[in-house]
Amino acid sequence: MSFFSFTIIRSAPFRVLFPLLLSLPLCISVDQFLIFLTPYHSLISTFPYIMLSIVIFLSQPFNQGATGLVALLMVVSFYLVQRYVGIADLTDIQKFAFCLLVFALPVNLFMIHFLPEKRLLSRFGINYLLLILFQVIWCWLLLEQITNENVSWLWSAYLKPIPALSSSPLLLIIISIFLTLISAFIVLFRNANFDHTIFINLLFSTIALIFFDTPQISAICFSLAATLLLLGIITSSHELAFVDQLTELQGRRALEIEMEHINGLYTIAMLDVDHFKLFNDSYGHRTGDEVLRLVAQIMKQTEGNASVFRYGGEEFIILFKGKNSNQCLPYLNELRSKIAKYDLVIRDHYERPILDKDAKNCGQNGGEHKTVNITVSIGVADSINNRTKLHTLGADEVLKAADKALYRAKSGGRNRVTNLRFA
Ligand SMILES: Nc1nc2c(ncn2[C@@H]2O[C@H](COP(=O)(O)OP(=O)(O)OP(=O)(O)O)[C@@H](O)[C@H]2O)c(=O)[nH]1
Repeated sequence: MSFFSFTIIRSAPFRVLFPLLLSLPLCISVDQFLIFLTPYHSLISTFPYIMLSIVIFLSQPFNQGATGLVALLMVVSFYLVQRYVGIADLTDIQKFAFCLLVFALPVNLFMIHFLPEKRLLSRFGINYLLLILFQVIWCWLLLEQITNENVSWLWSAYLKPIPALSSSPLLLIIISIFLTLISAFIVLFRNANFDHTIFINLLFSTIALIFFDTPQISAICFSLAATLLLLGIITSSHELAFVDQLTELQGRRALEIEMEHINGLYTIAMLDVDHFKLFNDSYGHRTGDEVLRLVAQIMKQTEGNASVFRYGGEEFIILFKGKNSNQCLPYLNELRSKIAKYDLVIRDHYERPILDKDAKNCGQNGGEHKTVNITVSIGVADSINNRTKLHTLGADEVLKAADKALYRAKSGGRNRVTNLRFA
């Protein structure tokens, strides 16, 4: 999968639109779905258990606790639906149990957005699970106590369905849709990995609620949600392995893979922020991080079909395929000068993050906004062997040559691009 398509998959609009588009054919032609799936009846009823169990199992080693919590909630809900309320001719008590479940599921799913600690086996994860257990026991005790007569009044008072729309109570549908919409906004504005898993499950449980009368609908919706959860775990793990979390550039692992397969004519440029240690010491590590993010943003705009990687620390790599180093120099000089010209506003003491203790230049009395400029040095080398004039150098040699060129750029005074042809 190319980095471009991966960036799209991680984007907030995609994370909202894709599940919506997937759910659309289901909503429009639910009957066709059923006809198609009838032969697979028993598989469909067990599929959510299989998929959700895999998700729960993978969530801990893959450090995706929130997804694990979501999957756990979904598996319990699916069991309850299948076991107690997914049957025809419900009694009033069963209808009441159904209402408790379809109220509790979206509310509990939604709460995960705001859990401060998202690991499954953490204090918050365990407290959350205890809360779910408490709700299950409370509901069970309640259901043991009440009789059909106790709850029959609820249908006409609060839990009236609108038959033309759905057999489920309108109030519960509204709550579920409302929480799903807010969840979509949270994905759009925050887009943390766990946010979209919550959104997906809210969306599909809402669809199951709306079409609850349709046979197998909960199995279909829970299957789709579980499949997307699993895909979510896989893409998040891919992201952790290949994307640098600070700059959101491709990371060193992605570069190594690229280097393993690269051949022919190409140019590697190694970029290093000048006097970055001094910058960190003067303005703090957090401000240093902001600078790295900024440099990454500007690097992403490099022309010439460049691929940009964070190599480590304040070093970056720019790869130009199909070009020799002379052809890349204009793009690299433009990049260097763009970074040098960028006026970086250093925020004053009160706006700066509290943790930024290591900064020496924080004004004790609030200080003023200060504008600084940073520069970068760039070493360039290509895969052309100077002796044979053929592009036969291996990636390791070109990387070493770019490193050597960078060293020369630094010792030559910094804020410059130095081209080195391997000899
Ligand atoms: N803020 C921040 N600093 C980092 C990060 N990674 C590495 N650094 C810092 O980058 C600095 C690199 O310093 P040096 O390698 O000594 O080089 P320099 O100060 O940039 O000097 P020259 O390269 O010679 O111009 C060190 O202080 C590291 O702590 C990071 O992710 N964030």
